Order: sequence, then C-alpha cells, then structure tokens
Amino acid sequence: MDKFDYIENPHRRYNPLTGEWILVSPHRSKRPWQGQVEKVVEDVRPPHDPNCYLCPRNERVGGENNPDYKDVYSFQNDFSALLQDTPKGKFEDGELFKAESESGVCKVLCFSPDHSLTVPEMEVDNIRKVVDLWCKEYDELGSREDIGYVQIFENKGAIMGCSNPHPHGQIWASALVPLETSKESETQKEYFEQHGRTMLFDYLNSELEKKERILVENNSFVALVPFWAVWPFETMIISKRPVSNLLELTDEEKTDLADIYKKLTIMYDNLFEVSFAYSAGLHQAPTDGEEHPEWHLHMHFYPPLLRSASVKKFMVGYEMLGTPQRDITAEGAALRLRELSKVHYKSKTK
Ligand SMILES: O=C1CCN([C@@H]2O[C@H](COP(=O)(O)O)[C@@H](O)[C@H]2O)C(=O)N1
Ligand SMILES: [Zn+2]
Repeated sequence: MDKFDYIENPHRRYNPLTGEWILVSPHRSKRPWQGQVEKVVEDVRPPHDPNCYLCPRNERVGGENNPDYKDVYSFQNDFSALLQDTPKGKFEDGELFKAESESGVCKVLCFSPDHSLTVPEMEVDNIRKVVDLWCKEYDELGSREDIGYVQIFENKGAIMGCSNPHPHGQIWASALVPLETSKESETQKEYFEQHGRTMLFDYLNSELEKKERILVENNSFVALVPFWAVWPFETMIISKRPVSNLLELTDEEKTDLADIYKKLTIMYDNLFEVSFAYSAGLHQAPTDGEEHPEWHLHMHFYPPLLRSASVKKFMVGYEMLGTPQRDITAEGAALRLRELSKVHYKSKTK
C-alpha cells in the first residue's frame, strides 16, 4: 500500500498502549459551533477559604480536622469508593453473570496549603513536594499485600466534575489491576518480550526524531501529543529513561518531573487563557511484588476543552457506540500548544 496522505483525509490511528483505534476527521475542524457553551467563571480565590475542606485547619465533612500543614498533606478519603475490609469473594451464575469483590484504599492529596493556586502557578520546589508525596504513597500502599495497583491522579476544573478548586489529587489503590492499566500491561509485556526494550522507549525516540508532536522536554522527561490522542489537547509525559515506577527515579529526575508538570500545565492554561481543566494520572507498574521491566513510567492528560475556554468536546454518539473520534489532528494540537508562551498568562499581568 503506497503512503496514505492521512493528514488531510479521514483515517483511523492505532494506539499501541491499549490496542485500540481512534477515528480522525481532519477536514471537519472548520465547522461552526452552535452547541452548548460552558460559562467561563474565572474565580479569584483567597489563599485560605474557611469553607474549604482541603484547606489547613478546616473541618472536613466527616468531622476530621486538617492539620495546619505547610506544604503537602494526604488523608484517607472520607467517602472512599474502595474499602480495605471488603470481604473477598466471587459470584458466577453461568457464563453471563459474574462478579468479584474489589477492595482498596482511597486517599486525597493536598498539593499546597494555598487555596488560590493551581499546579502551573506553583513553584517547582513545591511541585517537587507533590512528587515526593506521590513516591511515599506509592511505596506505602504498593508494599501492602492486599494492594495490586496504585492509581495516582488529579481531576482539575469544575467541568471535570472536580468538586473543589483547592490544588489536590487523589489515589485509588486497589487489590486488582484496573481495566486501562491491565490493557497497557498486556501490550507493554508483549512488546518488551519481542524487542527487549520498552514500547515507550522506542516510541519516544521515534517521536523525538519526528518532532511534530513534541511539546517540551527537559533532561529526564518529554511532554508530547501522542500520535493516537483522542481528546483534542490530550498529552503525555514520558520518562526518557525506562523506569517502571516513581521509586526508580533519581533525585534529579523527580525534580524534572515536577518541572515538566509545571511547563505542560502552563501551556494548557495559556491556550485559552483560562485555568485549563483535565483529568491526569500516572501509569506505573502493578505493585504485585514482581519486577516489571516492561513497564515504562508515563502520565496521561485528558482535557475536555475543544476550541475555546467554554467549548468542550463531547465523547458521545458515535464515540460511545463506535470509535472515539477527533477533528483537529494530534499534529495540529501540538502546533497550537508549542507556539504558546512559556510564561503563565496570569504572571504576565502581575
Ligand atoms: O470532607 C471531605 C469532602 C470531600 N472528600 C473527598 O474529596 C475528593 C475530591 O474529589 P475531586 O478530586 O473529584 O474534587 C472526593 O473524592 C471526596 O470524596 C473528602 O474526603 N472529605
Ligand atoms: Zn482550599
């Protein structure tokens, strides 16, 4: 088959991490928008909000009080979706009705005592303290016999259903490996057995040669728009050195992770000059006590905004019933993001 000019024509792209395909319609990105417009509420927040359950010294809904923490703080979710003492068990009624117990620990991570901040507005040294908290939690939870996977993530922005603007993240640590990471475990294991290198090591080196989807890099990490991105401005952070989890990172690499997390989220905020919503999370090796040389540490960013501070993409209709679909190409999104100032739009006005 000769070289297909996929950039101008409708085409599918393969995601080697999940083994799935996505539909791309480059010709459509010019169509007018008459749909729903999200109202852009740029709230000016105080450094301390007496009603915020994440702020230092405040009482949480469950009656617990937060300490007067000075940098990061984590606590067990008062409304955990997973419980540690869930009785183990399986249910099967023929081959069509199956259920099994799931247990685990959910935690809330406060990134800063300052209610008014978001990650792009935090100092790298303070984001590094978030990285150190991630490492501590991954180590403690992951070393438990009853925890098989530790999912560290951040929901940011009200349109992502985030209930509180205070800079924070979450951890859901479960006995079983969740769906998305079990897909990525399979594909990375297969690739590693075939090539003797991690999939993302080869992928990243190809992307660094092609350049067109690279956003920003430092000594240890690269931020890019993956070839197979689904959400309009979906991105990934990938470690240059193939490490399987946060604990294998050197001191310098941990600071570089904080640095690239800030650099990428500044780009995001500068895109529409609004605090940019996303769900983001780290993907690391399962914590089953085995070595996982096939796993390559990376972070996914899934932002909903499509073409302005108030127009978001809906993953509905054909995307739910058929295949996820996008108009603007991954290359187009990367070009838009790469051109943006590296200085946060709010600090320019200070
Ligand atoms: O007092 C509280 C309120 C909210 N929470 C928890 O904070 C979490 C914040 O979630 P978001 O990241 O989606 O905003 C949410 O999972 C909620 O259960 C507490 O643990 N204690
Ligand atoms: Zn707060």
